[in-house]
Amino acid sequence: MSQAVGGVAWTALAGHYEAHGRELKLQERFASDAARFERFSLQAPEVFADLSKNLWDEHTRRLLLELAQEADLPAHREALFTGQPINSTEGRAVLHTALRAPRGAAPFCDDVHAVLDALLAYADTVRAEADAGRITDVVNIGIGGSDLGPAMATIALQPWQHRALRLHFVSNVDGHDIAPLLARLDARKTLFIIASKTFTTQETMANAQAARAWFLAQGGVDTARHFVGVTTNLKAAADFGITQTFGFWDWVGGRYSLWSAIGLPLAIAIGPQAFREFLAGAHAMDEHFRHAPLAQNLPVQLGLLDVWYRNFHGFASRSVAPYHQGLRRFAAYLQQLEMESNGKCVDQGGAPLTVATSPVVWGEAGTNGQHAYFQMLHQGTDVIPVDFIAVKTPTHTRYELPEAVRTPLADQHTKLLANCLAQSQALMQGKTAAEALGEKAPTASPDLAPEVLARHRSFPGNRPSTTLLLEALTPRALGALIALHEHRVFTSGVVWGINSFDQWGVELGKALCNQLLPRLASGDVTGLDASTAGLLAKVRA
Ligand SMILES: O=P(O)(O)OC[C@H]1O[C@](O)(CO)[C@@H](O)[C@@H]1O
Repeated sequence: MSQAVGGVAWTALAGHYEAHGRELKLQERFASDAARFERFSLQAPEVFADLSKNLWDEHTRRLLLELAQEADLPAHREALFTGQPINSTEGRAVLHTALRAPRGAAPFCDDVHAVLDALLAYADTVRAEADAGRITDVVNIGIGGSDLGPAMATIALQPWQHRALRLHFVSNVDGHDIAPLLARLDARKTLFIIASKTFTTQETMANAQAARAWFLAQGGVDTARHFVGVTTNLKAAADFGITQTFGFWDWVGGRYSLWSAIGLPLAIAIGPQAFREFLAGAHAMDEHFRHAPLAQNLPVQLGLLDVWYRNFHGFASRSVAPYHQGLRRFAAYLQQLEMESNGKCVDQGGAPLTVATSPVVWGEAGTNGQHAYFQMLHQGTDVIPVDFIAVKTPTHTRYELPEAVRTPLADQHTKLLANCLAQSQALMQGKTAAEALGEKAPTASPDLAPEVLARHRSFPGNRPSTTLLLEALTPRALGALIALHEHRVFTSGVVWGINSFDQWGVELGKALCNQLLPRLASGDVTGLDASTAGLLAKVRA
């Protein structure tokens, strides 16, 4: 168990929570402290954070910082950056930070930059083919970290995307994913990227075989030009018949691999220069995480707040609400990053944990979420901290659109920002029944007592949120935003004393699936539990 769990600071935090934390009233704190916003906001590279609408005070923050020291966070952080084998169950270093470090600045940088240079030169070739009208569609076939990161980032940076290229991401073993796509592609103008760290993943291999069968059936000839592999398993890629392959290393975890050759679809979409900017943004956040004092360190503060909410307030989930349509896949990406990393129930030494770990992370782009589940955030019985992500300047100005639409689009951005600020304000402020009673209800039923209606129209308030503000969603800012979250997850993982870099929890289902596959063909249910046997018989009937 981490020395921090149950240690001096942990015990002090538990006492502090009972005495002050549970009852902390945000509005009272703002009323009594004119400097609360300044005191609890931080500027990190590319990301400004308003942490003032969180259920904490200076005392909480001081104790949380002590907790980080007790957990030996600075030493663990150094072990991460210097390539110590901190993924103990797999005996591996964890060096995604080296993938975005300048030449000469991190372990393995010669290998990293050799692959990066080759990858970006290849991306340029594909872009030139697109300019010439010879390639129109790029299909990335991968799943988990070989899909979520590149897909999320490619969508986020769409304003930077090559205008003659369409990017597609196929992940699910369900043929409903790839079939409609294949039905509208032209084999002569399509490039398939087969992305898999292991090159053994069932879903990816099945989709890769389907893509190759379709390509050949369409009369495709030059397989070498139309299929490229990205993997650490060069031999398996060669056995599949792929001649052009970009490699990476076992010290790159799947969910941290976007910065490696797994970023190829993004590099093709936005081009080498923007991809280097993306890496530079992440590196700037790495430097901040590595060198800023803990008290001014944004990933550290966010990770500690996560511990405060999960273990002391007992909040089981956190919602993320990016007010940018380009970040509509950000929550899905974070789910793998955080829940695959920190969804663990034993510590580094294998001892059962006595405290809760990863919260459920979920969300949608604003304002869409407001018209779906925000009702529950405002009036539901559970308190769910929300991370708002706001972007000051829109980048849809990069599209060639008539002048007549520019003003309305600029107005829409103002509306977007107003919505974002209003939601965190509403969550904090709430509304008492007395306040609701004083208002004229728009759809008041004549049969309902005004006091009853007022109770329905009141809001508990005092619901915590963080707002992260970017100047614009540029490649650089996106790189910094993602790295911020990687280090935040690392921080809470260190406090809990867990291995944030393995994922044994996905193995059992995979193994049982492999055992069931032949039974689905044969119908043999011998030795199966009654439920699985019954379902198997039903799906075969
Ligand atoms: O890149 P690969 O080896 O195909 O793995 C895909 C994903 O599968 C997992 O191993 C488990 O879901 C992830 O960690 C990984 O990102």
